[in-house]
Amino acid sequence: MPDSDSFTIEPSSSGRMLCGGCVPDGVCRLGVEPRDGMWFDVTCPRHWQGGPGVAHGGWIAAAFDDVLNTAALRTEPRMVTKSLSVEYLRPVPVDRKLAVLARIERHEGREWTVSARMTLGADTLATAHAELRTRRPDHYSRHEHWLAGLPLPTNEN
Ligand SMILES: CCCCCCCCCCCCCCCC(=O)SCCNC(=O)CCNC(=O)[C@H](O)C(C)(C)COP(=O)(O)OP(=O)(O)OC[C@H]1O[C@@H](n2cnc3c(N)ncnc32)[C@H](O)[C@@H]1OP(=O)(O)O
Repeated sequence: MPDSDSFTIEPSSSGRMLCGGCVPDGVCRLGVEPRDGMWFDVTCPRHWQGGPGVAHGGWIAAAFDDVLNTAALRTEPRMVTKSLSVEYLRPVPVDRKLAVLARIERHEGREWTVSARMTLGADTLATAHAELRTRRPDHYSRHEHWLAGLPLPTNEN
């Protein structure tokens, strides 16, 4: 069985660094593309529409999660999100290229505080703040051990 804790983000066949679910497609299915420095281009695919022509709030949170971790991954190859808060300031249009600027507010040991702003032109559509952690070396094996110790599901639950 492969060692889950040896997992690292590797370039896909397209050369783009992607998380596991997107590797087979070779593109980020959330529509996040790193630009220069801490800038990212993000476009909400229409299938993430939550209302007519506007993004589902879950997509906005997921895009921020991806951007904030990618920003920290430039320094540290193993990250997880501990908390994420989003302020939804204006509806976010689908199929429009938006800009996101990330910022590392604080990094001490395993602890990271990060923030980001999503804009269209001069307008801020949403902001995010997150606490990230450098993943402990046994993060995934601890998870598997805990899961293996749970009772098997029955037809009643
Ligand atoms: C140039 C480069 C470009 C790169 C281009 C990349 C492109 C591609 C980018 C894609 C980027 C997407 C990135 C998404 C990133 C997420 O979204 S990660 C998924 C969401 N987050 C999670 O699943 C984390 C779940 N939470 C946790 O595992 C834990 O709460 C935390 C966050 C690790 C806790 O951290 P902590 O506060 O430092 O506390 P810690 O002392 O580690 O643990 C506290 C307690 O939590 C529990 N715990 C912690 N860890 C575990 C564990 N693994 N198993 C079980 N229990 C645990 C334990 O009860 C522990 O208490 P003890 O029993 O040890 O006393």
